Amino acid sequence: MLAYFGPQGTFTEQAARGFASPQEELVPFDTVPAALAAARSGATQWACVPVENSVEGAVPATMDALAEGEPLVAVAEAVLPVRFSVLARPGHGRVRTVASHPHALAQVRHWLAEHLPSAEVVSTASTAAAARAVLNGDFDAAVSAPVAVRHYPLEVLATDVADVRDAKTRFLVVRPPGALPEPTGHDRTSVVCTAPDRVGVLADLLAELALRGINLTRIESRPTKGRLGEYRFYIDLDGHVSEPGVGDALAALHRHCPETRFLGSYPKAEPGGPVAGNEEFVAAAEWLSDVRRGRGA
Ligand SMILES: O=C(O)C(=O)C[C@]1(C(=O)O)C=C[C@@H](O)C=C1
Repeated sequence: MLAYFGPQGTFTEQAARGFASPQEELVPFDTVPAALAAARSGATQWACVPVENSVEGAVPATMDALAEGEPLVAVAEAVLPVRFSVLARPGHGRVRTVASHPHALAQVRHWLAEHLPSAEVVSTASTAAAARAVLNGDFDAAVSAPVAVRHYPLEVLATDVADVRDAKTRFLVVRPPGALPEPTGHDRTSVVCTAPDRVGVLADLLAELALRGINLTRIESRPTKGRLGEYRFYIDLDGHVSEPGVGDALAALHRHCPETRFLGSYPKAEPGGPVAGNEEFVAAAEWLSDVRRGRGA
C-alpha cells in the first residue's frame, strides 16, 4: 500500500501512480503529515509527498515532517510538469470565490488577476480538496490538476493555466529506513543538518562538499521552531551515499552538525549534473589502506 497526499485527483496522486505497480493499493490522506504518519506506523509501506516546486519553492509541510518524528528515507523521486485546469459546477453563475492549494495559487496569480480579477482567492489543503469543495458548493471555482475532473464531475472553465510555462513539481516516495536503493550513477542524496550556533558553520558544510567535488543541487533553511535563529539546512547533492566521496562528505557534515538526518539516496528523475570523480576516492582509499598495512607510501 502506498499513502499519498490526496484526496483523489491531486498532482501527488499522479506522481504516486507513476511509481506504484498496477496492483499497488493507493490510499489518499488529506494532509502531508497524515500520509507520512501512515508510512511511519506501517499502515502503508510507502508515502508519496510533494517536496518542491520550480516556481514557489519548497513545500514546508513536507520539509518539517521529514525532519521531525520517526525517520523516513526517500527511495524514489518524480518530477511532474504542472499546468492547471480551472473547474466550476456545471451551470455555475458568476465566479465569486476561487480555491486551491497555496502553491497552485502562487503559480496562477497573473492568470487569476487577468481572468477572475474580482474573485476572492481562498487556500485549501490541496488542489483536489478545492475541487471537492467546489462540488460541495463551498466555493465557485477550483484551480486543480487536469486529472481532477475524473473524480469530481465539474465543468472545465480553462485548461493549461500556468503563469510560468514548464513549471515542475518534485515528489518523493519515502519509507522507514531499510535497504537503500542500489546506486545507478545518477542519484541524489538528501540530508537535513541542524546547525549549531557558531561562526561559519554553513560555510564549513558547503566547503566539505566543494572540497570533494560534490555538486550541491539544493539548499534550503527552515527554523527548528525551538529557538529564534536556530535553523535546519536541507541539502540535496549529486551522488549516492555508497560512493566513497559522498559517504566521506556526509560523515564530514555529521562532524559539523551531530544532528544530521539522512533523508535518502535515490535515482534522480531527471539525469544531469556533474558527478564527483569516484575513481580518485577509491584509489586514495586503497592507497591509505596500503600505507596503514605497511605496504606502500
Ligand atoms: O494539491 C496538489 O495537487 C498537490 O499535489 C500539491 C502541490 C504542491 O504541494 O505543490 C503539487 C503540485 C502543484 O505544484 C500544486 C500543489
